[in-house]
Amino acid sequence: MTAQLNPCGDVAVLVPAAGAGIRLGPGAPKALRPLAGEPLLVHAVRRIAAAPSVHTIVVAAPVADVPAVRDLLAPVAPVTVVPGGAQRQDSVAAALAAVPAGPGIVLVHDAARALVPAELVESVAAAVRSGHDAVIPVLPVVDTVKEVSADEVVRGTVDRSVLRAVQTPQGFRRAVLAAAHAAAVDPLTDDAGLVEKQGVPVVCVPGSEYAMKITRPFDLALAEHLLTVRV
Ligand SMILES: Nc1ccn([C@@H]2O[C@H](COP(=O)(O)OP(=O)(O)OP(=O)(O)O)[C@@H](O)[C@H]2O)c(=O)n1
Ligand SMILES: C[C@](O)(CO)[C@H](O)COP(=O)(O)O
Repeated sequence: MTAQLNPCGDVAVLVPAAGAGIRLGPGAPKALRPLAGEPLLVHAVRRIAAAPSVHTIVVAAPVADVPAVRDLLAPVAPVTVVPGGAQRQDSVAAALAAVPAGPGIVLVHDAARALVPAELVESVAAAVRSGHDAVIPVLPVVDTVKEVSADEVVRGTVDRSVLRAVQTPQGFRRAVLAAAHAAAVDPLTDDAGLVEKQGVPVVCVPGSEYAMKITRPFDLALAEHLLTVRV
């Protein structure tokens, strides 16, 4: 069944999904690889579409797969699909350009974070709505972190109490994200990083372990397991 988006919602979600998935190993583009029988992208879009504030979803797909991705997502939710670019930043910029007039809040969410809870989409959007220009979901760093030299000799132990592991969806006031992308020079894989370069404060909210990024084969196996123990 196709989820209906909210025509009164104030949130557009951009889903960069045009990456190759090199670290996952050989195969189809990562967003199209199966997780419990459905492509990662289908899981991600279904969860985003379940968030009540979402007005628009724009997916940046691998260029060769744009027609197939449109067909794939048509039964899931009303989604605009655009060709992605060579870098994640290019894919986000292409998706941003396709957002219609209306939504004042833009979230950027990796297709690779396929198990994102709809509640996290809402909590990031709510933090932007409350007045923050830029909001990122984060988790504490659980491992001891060492700084090392090029030859892997430890230089020191980093104070992890001031470190955070950053997830998506990252949320922005629309004009702030547009300005950051317009000013971008060097490619970054993190939209908040572009906004930081503009001197805009970026605020952290609690992330979710379910918003883990499926990067390596272990992550895919973990996500498969999570789907067997949690709907
Ligand atoms: N040119 C690119 C590169 C990445 N992405 C997307 O950005 C998200 C985060 O990227 P990552 O998980 O690092 O994916 P890949 O770039 O595909 O991974 P790898 O570096 O292992 O190839 C993913 O949903 C990916 O599809 C994108 O839309 N366009
Ligand atoms: C945006 C991001 O998911 C934040 O953690 C991340 O920067 C993108 O992935 P990559 O592994 O850095 O390409």
